[in-house]
Amino acid sequence: MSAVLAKAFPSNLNCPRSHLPAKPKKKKLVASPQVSTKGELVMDERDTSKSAPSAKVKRKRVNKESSFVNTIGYGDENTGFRVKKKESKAAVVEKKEKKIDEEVFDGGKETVLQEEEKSYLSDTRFDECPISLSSLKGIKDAGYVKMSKVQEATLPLILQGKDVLAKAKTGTGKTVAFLLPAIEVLSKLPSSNLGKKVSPINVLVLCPTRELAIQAATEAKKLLKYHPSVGAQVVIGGTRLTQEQRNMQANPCQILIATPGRLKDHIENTTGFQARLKGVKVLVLDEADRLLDMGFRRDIESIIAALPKERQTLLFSATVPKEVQQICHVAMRKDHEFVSTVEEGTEETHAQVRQMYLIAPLEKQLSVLHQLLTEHISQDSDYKVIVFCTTAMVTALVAEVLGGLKFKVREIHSRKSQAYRTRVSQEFRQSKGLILVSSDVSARGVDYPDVTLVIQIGMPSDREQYIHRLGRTGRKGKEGQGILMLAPWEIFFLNTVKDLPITEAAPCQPDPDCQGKILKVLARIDMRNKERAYQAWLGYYNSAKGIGQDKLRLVNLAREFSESMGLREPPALQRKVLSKMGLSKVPGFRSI
Ligand SMILES: Nc1ncnc2c1ncn2[C@@H]1O[C@H](COP(=O)(O)OP(=O)(O)OP(=O)(O)O)[C@@H](O)[C@H]1O
Repeated sequence: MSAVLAKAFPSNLNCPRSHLPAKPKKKKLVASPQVSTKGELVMDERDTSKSAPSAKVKRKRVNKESSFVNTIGYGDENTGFRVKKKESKAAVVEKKEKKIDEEVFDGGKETVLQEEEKSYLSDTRFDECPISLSSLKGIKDAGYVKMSKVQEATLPLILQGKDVLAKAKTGTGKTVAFLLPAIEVLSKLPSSNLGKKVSPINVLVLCPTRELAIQAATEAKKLLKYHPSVGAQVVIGGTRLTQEQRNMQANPCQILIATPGRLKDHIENTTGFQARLKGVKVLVLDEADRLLDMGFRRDIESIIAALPKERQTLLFSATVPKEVQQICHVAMRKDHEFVSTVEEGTEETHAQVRQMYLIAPLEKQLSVLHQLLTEHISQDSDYKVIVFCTTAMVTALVAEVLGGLKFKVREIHSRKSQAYRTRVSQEFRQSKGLILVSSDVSARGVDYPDVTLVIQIGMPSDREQYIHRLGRTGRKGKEGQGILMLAPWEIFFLNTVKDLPITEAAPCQPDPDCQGKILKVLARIDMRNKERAYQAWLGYYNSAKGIGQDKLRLVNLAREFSESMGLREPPALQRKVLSKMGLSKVPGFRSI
């Protein structure tokens, strides 16, 4: 058995008609039953906690230049497992251990995995790792048996106390990869902190969106199921600050999961909060590249200034551009490890996700979208589609049009209340046969199972956003499809993704009757919604690289957009709005 434990951890109008591939038949595999360790091995939580920080990491290759950690192994002396010595423990302890042992390793439970679902998993089982029994039980209840590759690659480093910058493809289990070792670090802290209601915050996880923060908290709660004295709480915008303050006072909160703006709010306005943050031992930046980009950077810097310097920092994302590697010192120690499970020279997207682009002028995009959706739904009754739009108000408009065309749709974006967003998000997670029209609030991290198609209308803000949005499908090794719909003047965006396997869709004409139906639906939509969409659209493209610089051209493109909503004249905008966008002196925009 010890040998097992020592094993290595290792500009035509195009529309994809015939290219929406039929679903291949799935081959079912039965995962090998868990090895029962009953009577042979006992895991000792105290032993584990002692050995884990010193776990010897055997890295066959950790090449900072190539940024690829190839294989990692645990030595058996560091696993936290030991061979049970005859009569070596008091009977009562033995009985207790045996009971937990039986609960964790009940053996023989059959987990059915689809063949493609194995690709993101490693060969290492969680029960081969130096983690506490309480965590193992939570993992088992969550249904996880084998570690994903990123979990296998990062766990030993994090348990050693290293700062880690990790890159792994979308939907491959990064959340557990940072939460599990963070919980292990926490569970080894002096027990005087545990169980206290107003305890120091020991693990701080920052997420760029509220949905992601809620999701990370749900995952944390699964892993904490058998850690009764440890609590995870969420603080996010759009909810009552006072309610969050009460929650953090009244319940254990050693793990805090937050969006940056709301966390700053608590730092500034919640009594005693700064003192609690002084207990932070592990800081996690989920979607690190997003949190370190200009939109969040200031907030992140001021949050980091409120944390102890002596801490461990973990940065995770599916995309880690060079600039992020250069600026990660803002958060991490110099000797941090960079772990990538995306081999150099391979794509950052999943091979099992078919990617296509199609070019359609703005006035045809809604009818092309109609056609794409109709075709996809006819091919897959279990369809689950996300349609990404450039801004919140454009999202609302597209959702209204699709609803008017009798598609089953939900919308989610920043202009909806948090309660509504949470409800829609939960509904979509559990549904089949539903289309979610979304702004970028769902672009990153959100884990909706079995999304069959992701459509992106209009160019994403950058290459990374394209990859993250596409990553809402093809999760956990499953198949998926992605379609990027661009206007002819957005074609230049394709240059930024030319290394990805994205091919042009086969040409086709949308159903001629459809345009008439769309115009009727558009005619029924409240003018204010069109005005809002127009203003938001203009704001987005005004600051878009490669478009916003040429203001005179922008006037014409904005006119095209307003025509695509069935308007003869572009809506007039408030003078102060135009001035804020730097467009007040540009001829062609109407102001009021
Ligand atoms: N070892 C595992 N075995 C099986 N399922 C797992 C395992 N680890 C995580 N999962 C599940 O895999 C799914 C994807 O995980 P997660 O959302 O953490 O991916 P991610 O890599 O963070 O994706 P993204 O880059 O989009 O944020 C989740 O449903 C999660 O519960």
